[in-house]
Amino acid sequence: MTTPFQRELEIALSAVKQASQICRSVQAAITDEVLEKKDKSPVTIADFSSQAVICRALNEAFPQDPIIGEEDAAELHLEENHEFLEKIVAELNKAEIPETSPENVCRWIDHGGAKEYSSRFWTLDPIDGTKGFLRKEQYAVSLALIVDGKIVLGILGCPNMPFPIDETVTGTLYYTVADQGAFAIPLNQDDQEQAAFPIRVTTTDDFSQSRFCESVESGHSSHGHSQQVAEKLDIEKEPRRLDSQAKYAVVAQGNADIYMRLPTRVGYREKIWDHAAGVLLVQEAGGTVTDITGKPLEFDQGYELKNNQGVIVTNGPLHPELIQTLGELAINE
Ligand SMILES: Nc1ncnc2c1ncn2[C@@H]1O[C@H](COP(=O)(O)O)[C@@H](OP(=O)(O)O)[C@H]1O
Ligand SMILES: [Mg+2]
Ligand SMILES: [Mg+2]
Ligand SMILES: [Mg+2]
Repeated sequence: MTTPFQRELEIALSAVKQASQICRSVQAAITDEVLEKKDKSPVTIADFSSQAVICRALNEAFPQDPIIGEEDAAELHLEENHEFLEKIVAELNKAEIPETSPENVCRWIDHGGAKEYSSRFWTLDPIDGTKGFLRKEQYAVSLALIVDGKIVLGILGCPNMPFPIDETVTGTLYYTVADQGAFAIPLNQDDQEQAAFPIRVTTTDDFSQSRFCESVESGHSSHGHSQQVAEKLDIEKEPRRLDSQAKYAVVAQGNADIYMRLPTRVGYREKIWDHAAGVLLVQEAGGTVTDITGKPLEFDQGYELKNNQGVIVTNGPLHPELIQTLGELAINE
């Protein structure tokens, strides 16, 4: 008997795994190979390689499915970036990706260029936490499938995350399918099915015993506001700061109880690829995710969470009081 989305899961897991391994190999060799995007944020050979590999695999298996991905190949067509493109091609050749050529690489990347909502689509962040990647800290390859506005499948490839039950193993692949639970497998394990380890959030309802995590980058989430919340709720433990959706994984596997993402400026809208896979992972591990006002995140609004502000993730029991406190401190205005 086949379970729902089994084929999607197999294809997506193998694509994310391959992309994560390419990212690892680029990270091991990284020097100063960074392009600056229009919004001044960085993008690397690994971001583009990861998007190319995953879009190629999805396009082959599910040609009808649009992909809302973070990157596009516009910059790569510029003559001044010719060498940069050649380096991406070289990475894909090294990984033995068939039919690799500069034209195909750009085509695959641009296959992830959908922007609009549709009844079935994938969303991809080829490297979430590019700044963490550049610091050789945490980052995640993030892929999710959304059907009728609901996240039904999510995968996070976290090449620098210790495996939850064996910290000597570095590199964890997290996956979840709606109503089927949340799991971790070692990124290097070949027999993924056998090694699947179910993950679960904590059960504490005591803020004084709880730990929260947040972005390393204070430009992505307000450290000042989270400090205020922590003081008001008597959270004593130091926050754990890490980049990327690895924060969702940390809550999902019970290493922290809360993840706060508090807006740093009016008008910024969270991008769906920064959250979709992480949200389902935490929900399937028993936790709760809303925006800072307590509203569910809406994944049927195109590439942004247009109707939401910030994100709050908890183990569940801590959620209502945390949302209430954000309101009392007027952080949600
Ligand atoms: N002002 C802002 N507020 C919230 N998120 C922001 C932001 N500016 C950029 N980001 C997003 O923050 C993501 C990283 O999150 P984190 O700080 O949790 O690691 C970035 O993803 P990329 O690294 O994929 O570009 C980017 O999309
Ligand atoms: Mg980026
Ligand atoms: Mg991102
Ligand atoms: Mg990214």
